[in-house]
Amino acid sequence: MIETNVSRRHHDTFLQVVQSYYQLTKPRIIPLLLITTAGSMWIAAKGEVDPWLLIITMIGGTLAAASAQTINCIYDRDIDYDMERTRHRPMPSGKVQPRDALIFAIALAVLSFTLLTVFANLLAAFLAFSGIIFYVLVYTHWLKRHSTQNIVIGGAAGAIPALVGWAAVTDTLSWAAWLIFAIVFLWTPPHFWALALMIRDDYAKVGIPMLPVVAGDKATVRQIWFYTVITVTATILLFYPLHASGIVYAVIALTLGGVFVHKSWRLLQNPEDKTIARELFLYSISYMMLLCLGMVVDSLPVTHHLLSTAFDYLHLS
Ligand code: HEM
Ligand SMILES: CC(C)=CCC/C(C)=C/CC/C(C)=C/COP(=O)(O)OP(=O)(O)O
Repeated sequence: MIETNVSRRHHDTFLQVVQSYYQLTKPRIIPLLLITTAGSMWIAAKGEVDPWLLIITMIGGTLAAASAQTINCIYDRDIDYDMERTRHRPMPSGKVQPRDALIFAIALAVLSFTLLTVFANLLAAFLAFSGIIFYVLVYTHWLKRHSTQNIVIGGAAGAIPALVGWAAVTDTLSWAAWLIFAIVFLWTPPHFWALALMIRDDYAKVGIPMLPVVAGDKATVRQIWFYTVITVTATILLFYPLHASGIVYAVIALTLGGVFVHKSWRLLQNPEDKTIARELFLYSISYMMLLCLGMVVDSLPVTHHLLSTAFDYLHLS
């Protein structure tokens, strides 16, 4: 009986430790980063992705993003303690020591680099690694606490997984790869500033110069509107003039984009309305997810087959 209790206590503790390390990686954001990688891989492979390469790239990308987020958690543990939303993270709540977290982050980065180098290629490995460096040095260290443009420039880190996906398939980067990078890059300001409008006070409290804190709601919604419109415009360029994606993607991109622009316009009309800001933030996530799924579906051979059958039918009738 005593033995059972003791072993259960050990078991619980181990699970809690695993859970703390898991939380350090900010796991809820990683699936969307992977979906952008997948969208890029499918276009690059013209609809026929090697499943083995897909799995390797997903694991390598996950490890790199997890490493980057863990280092961010170490660096930001002071402000994370002061903000309501982040107070319970493993670092500010003392569940993990900075030294242990750093060892964990380095191990993740080394694993990611090795895996991608051995089973994908050096370019993909290097890009994933540069994502970590950029997120940690440029965003977390240099910009986050010092510039209102922190998430515009720093957002480039979040767009790197799209390049990783393309590089894993082709071992090179093309215009289309850079365009998908640009789409995620331009999408980041509406995604984040919509949220920042809702939690402005938290950022103000710790002196982080997020745009709504420094420039106010009106200036922020104008910027959100601007970036929404150019994001949607950029998505169309993949269809025309690049011809990297087809008509199915174009219809999906225009439909999703129409809703994105509409929600952003409503926010522009009501800069202080937190409900609209929240709607836009939530929609931004669905938007990116569905847009990338649209890239995948459009590229599939079965889609091409169905389309040509439909065209033949229309032509004959
Ligand atoms: C500098 C760029 C970015 C900043 C500052 C940022 C910031 C944030 C913040 C503060 C949250 C709320 C998280 C929470 O409540 O703990 C969030 C949520 C989220 N972000 Fe971003 N984000 C950025 C870029 C991205 C990128 C590039 C992606 C993926 C492509 C992404 C995907 C998500 C997702 C999926 C959520 C929802 C997570 C959940 O369900 O709680 N973000 N973002
Ligand atoms: C290829 C590769 C490794 C890319 C890395 C991409 C990456 C980790 C993007 C994350 C973007 C993001 C969610 C930032 C949160 O910022 P924050 O730290 O300001 O959020 P917080 O306020 O919740 O701490």
